Formats: sequence, structure tokens, C-alpha cells
Amino acid sequence: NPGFHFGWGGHHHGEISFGLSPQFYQFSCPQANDIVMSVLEKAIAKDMRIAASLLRLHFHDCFVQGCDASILLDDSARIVSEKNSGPNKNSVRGFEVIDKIKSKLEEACPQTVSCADILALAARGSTVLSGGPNWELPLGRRDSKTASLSGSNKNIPPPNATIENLVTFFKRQGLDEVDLVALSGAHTIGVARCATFKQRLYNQKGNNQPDENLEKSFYFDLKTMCPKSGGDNFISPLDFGSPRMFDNTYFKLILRGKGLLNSDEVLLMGNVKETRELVKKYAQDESLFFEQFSMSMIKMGNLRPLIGFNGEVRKNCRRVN
Ligand code: HEM
Ligand SMILES: [Ca+2]
Ligand SMILES: [Ca+2]
Repeated sequence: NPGFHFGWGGHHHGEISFGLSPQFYQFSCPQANDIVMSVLEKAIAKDMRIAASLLRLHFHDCFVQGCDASILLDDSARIVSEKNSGPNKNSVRGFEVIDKIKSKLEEACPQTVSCADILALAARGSTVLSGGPNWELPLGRRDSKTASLSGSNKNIPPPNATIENLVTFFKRQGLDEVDLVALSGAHTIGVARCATFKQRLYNQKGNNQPDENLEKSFYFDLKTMCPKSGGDNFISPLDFGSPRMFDNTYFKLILRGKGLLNSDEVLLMGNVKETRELVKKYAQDESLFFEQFSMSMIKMGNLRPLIGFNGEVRKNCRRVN
């Protein structure tokens, strides 16, 4: 198998992993990306939000044990699924689309393309099909035989995080302030549940007052979509200006006090100069945002991959072989 790389070990924390390469499936499954893209096109035509959901899945995978498809494992005798963690439960979606891609790939190239690579390919494809940037994607990740519910609870940043928290969560993964702001730009597509931003509307600081940084008309609109009691699963777009388009509107809205999550707002209003300046730059210059988003996605996609003889290529993404 000419695509089989080994000998570089598995742990290049936050750095380029020399085991991954864009040509990994060049001989073993040259049609891999075409198959991914054709399934994505149909899935997105049916449900536009699926692009956002798949982009987020890759993030929630990579921040827990690295990009090893641990998030795809269902509960079983040996596995405690990450799907039930606080950040994931009733929130992450897109598993059926991953299954569909996997079954087509198993038909075309049996036991060749890992579920971890499918997540990375789906994240890139979803970005491209939403109008965002394309990038050369390093491949060759293998799939874990374990999941970590506790890791999922501990390592995925919460929406009410302060800027200091956010920087710390990202640094723990080997990602910096530039990655934090650029990758947060993924919130240019998709939605969030009322439960994730309710605190900002009714009790931001424990004083029963809204977040003073919320622009007033935006605040009143949000209150109609997210009542003080109940409605936790009502959804609002993260970027109401262009919720289906991958563009830099997300950053423009933050400048106007119209970022949905606290974690979006603090990139600008928190006391970290570097993130503040980056929000302004990306709001001004979409191509700069696209370039940095691509680089940061590659960096995130390279977090602690299993390579060589570590892990396996699952036949079914929901369970170990
Ligand atoms: C910086 C820290 C981050 C925080 C605190 C955060 C938090 C959240 C929350 C609370 C939601 C809504 C979940 C729900 O209501 O069920 C969400 C949605 C989303 N997040 Fe993030 N996120 C962060 C970074 C990222 C990154 C790095 C990416 C990808 C590169 C990402 C991609 C998305 C997408 C695309 C959605 C919409 C998903 C959908 O519509 O199904 N987020 N995020
Ligand atoms: Ca993982
Ligand atoms: Ca947008």
C-alpha cells in the first residue's frame, strides 16, 4: 500500500504532522474526495445546515484525543460515547451523513479511508460548498479504538467563556490567538440554541441584566426568539446576516454588537488586544480571513493524529472493528 506512511510516531502537538499528506489516498482511493463531495452536495441540498454541523463535528473531534474520529463512536460495552457530553448532547449532528459517506467509500475502497479523514474531508467540503476557501488537506489519520467522555466535557470551550478561558482552551491544544479568531469565523454558518446564549439576554453578570455589549435592536429580536423561561431548543443563526454563506459577515456583525454567543463577542470586547485587532482585520478583509481560516483548519486537523500502526481504519464509523 503506497499510501501507508509510518515511522514518525503519533504525537506532534499542534505542529505539522509529518505522517499526514494530501496524496495519502492517491493510489489506494483516488476518488475519495469526489465521493465525499457528491454525498455532501445531496445532503446540503436537503438540509443547508448540515454543512455547519459537519464543520463543527471535526472541531469537536480534534479537541478530544486529537482528530481520531473518537466523537463518532456510539455507546457500547467498551465505549462511553462522547455524544453524551455537555457540549455534544442534543447539539452535534451530521452522523447520518458521515455514515452515508463511509458506506460509499467502503464500496469503492474497502477499509481504506478512515473515519477521521472523512470528518476532515467533510469539514473542508462543507466550507467550500458554502462559498468558503479551499485548501490542500493532509490525510492519513487513523481511527481511535477509544473515546473520552470526560475529555469532551473538559476540552471543548463553553459559549459563556471569557476571552482568557478561550485562549487557554486553544493553547492547551497547541493553537494560538490567531487560530482562535480565525476558527471562530466558522460561526459564519449555522445556528445556536437559545440555551447557549440565554444568559446574555437575562442575567449576564448575576444581576438580572442583559449583556450591555449587545446592540439594542438585536437584543430585542433575540428576546422574541429566546424567552426567559423555556424555549431552550429554539434556534437562532450565529451570523444572521448570511447564515448559509461562508463569508466574513460574522466579524462585521461582532463589530456592531451583534455577535450571538458570548464567546463571539469577547473576541472583540475582551481585554486581549491581539484578538480584538484580528476581528477588525477579518471584518475588513475577507481574503485575509479565508487564508488564515485555511491555515488554522490545517493546524487543527493535524492535532495528535493516529498514524502508522496506531489505531485502525474502522469499517463502521460508529464502532471499533
Ligand atoms: C471558540 C470557541 C467556540 C465556542 C465557545 C463555540 C460554541 C458553539 C456553540 C455553543 C454552538 C451552538 C451549539 C448548540 O446550540 O447546540 C456552536 C455552533 C457551531 N460551531 Fe462553535 N464554538 C467555538 C468554536 C468553533 C470552531 C473552532 C468551529 C469550527 C472550526 C465551530 C463551528 C461551529 C459551527 C459551524 C456551528 C453551527 C453548527 C450547526 O448549525 O449545526 N465553532 N458553537
Ligand atoms: Ca477525537
Ligand atoms: Ca455568513
